[in-house]
Amino acid sequence: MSPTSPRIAIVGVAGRMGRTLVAAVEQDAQARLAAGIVEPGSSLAGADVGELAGLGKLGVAASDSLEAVVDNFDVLIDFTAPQVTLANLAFCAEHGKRIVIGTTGLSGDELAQLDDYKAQVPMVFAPNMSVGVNLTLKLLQTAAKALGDEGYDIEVIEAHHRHKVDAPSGTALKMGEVVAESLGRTLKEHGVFAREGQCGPRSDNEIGFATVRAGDIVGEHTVMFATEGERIEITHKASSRMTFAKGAVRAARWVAERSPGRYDMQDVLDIKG
Ligand SMILES: NC(=O)C1=CN([C@@H]2O[C@H](COP(=O)(O)OP(=O)(O)OC[C@H]3O[C@@H](n4cnc5c(N)ncnc54)[C@H](OP(=O)(O)O)[C@@H]3O)[C@@H](O)[C@H]2O)C=CC1
Ligand SMILES: O=C(O)C1=N[C@H](C(=O)O)C[C@H](O)C1
Repeated sequence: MSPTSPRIAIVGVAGRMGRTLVAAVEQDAQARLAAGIVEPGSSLAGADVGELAGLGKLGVAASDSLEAVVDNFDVLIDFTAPQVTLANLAFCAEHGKRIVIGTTGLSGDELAQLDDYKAQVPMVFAPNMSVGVNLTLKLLQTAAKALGDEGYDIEVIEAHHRHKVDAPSGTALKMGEVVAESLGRTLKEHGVFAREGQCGPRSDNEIGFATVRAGDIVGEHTVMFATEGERIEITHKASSRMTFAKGAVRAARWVAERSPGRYDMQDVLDIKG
C-alpha cells in the first residue's frame, strides 16, 4: 500500500455492504482502511472492524461518531439509508471530505438535495457500483433505441434478498430511466409500478416494474423487450456483494483525485456517452 493511497472511512461498517467494503479495501493495494463508523450509541462501537467483517483484527476500532474520526480519512464510503447519507454529505461539505454514495431509495427531493453539494464536494453517487451493471446500462441504451419505438413492450424485473427496504431497487429505476431517456419518455409519465385486479391491458409506451423479495438473493435485474413472436431479455445477476464493494473502492480512489462535482460509475469507468 502506498502512503499516498486515499484513507477510506466506511460508514455503516457493520451492515451487509459495510462488512464487504472492509474486505474490499483490505484487498486493494491502493487504498487504506482508516475508519469504520456505526450508528450513534451502537453496542458495536469500539469493536475491531476486521472482526466485524470476519477477517480477524485489523487494528481499526469502530466509532459511533464521524466527528471523532474526522482527521483520519480522505474519502467516506456510505451505504446506509437516505437521511443518514444526506447528513454525512453535509458533514463532508463542512469538513472538505470526498464521498462515494451507494445508498438507494432516495426520494426525488432527496436526490435533488445531492446537487446542493456538488459545487463543494467531489462525490460519486450510483445505485449500483458493479462494472457489469454499468456496462448493462450501455447495452440497454442501444436496445431501447433499436426496439422501443418498434412495438416492443418494455418491462423491468428485479429480485433481491428479504431484508431490502426499498422497491423497486435503485438499479431497476436507473435501468428504467436509461431506457425511457433513450426513447424520449419519462418514468413519471410512463412508469407503471403496480398492477392488480382489473387493471386493463398494458399501453404501448408504458415501462413496467416488477419486484421480487426472497431469501438471500444478492441482486438480479432483467429488462425485457417483448413483441409478437420474440422476446429479448438483458439480465445482470450479482452473486456476491464483493462486485459492488470493489466498484465502490475503485470509485473512492478515483474521486480522491477529482474536483467537486456529482459523478456516477460511468464517469469512474470512463464509459459515458
Ligand atoms: N450502489 C450499490 O452498488 C449498492 C447499494 N446498496 C444499498 O446500500 C444500502 C445499504 O444496504 P445494506 O448494506 O444491505 O444494508 P444494511 O442494513 O445491512 O446496512 C446499513 C448499515 O447502516 C447502518 N447505519 C444506519 N444509520 C447509521 C448511522 N447514522 N451511522 C452509521 N451507520 C448507520 C446500519 O446500522 P444498524 O443495523 O445498527 O441500523 C447498518 O449497519 C441500501 O440502500 C442498499 O440498497 C446495496 C448494495 C449495492
Ligand atoms: O439492497 C441491495 O442489496 C442492493 N441494492 C442496490 C439497488 O437498490 O439497486 C444494488 C444491488 O442490486 C443490491
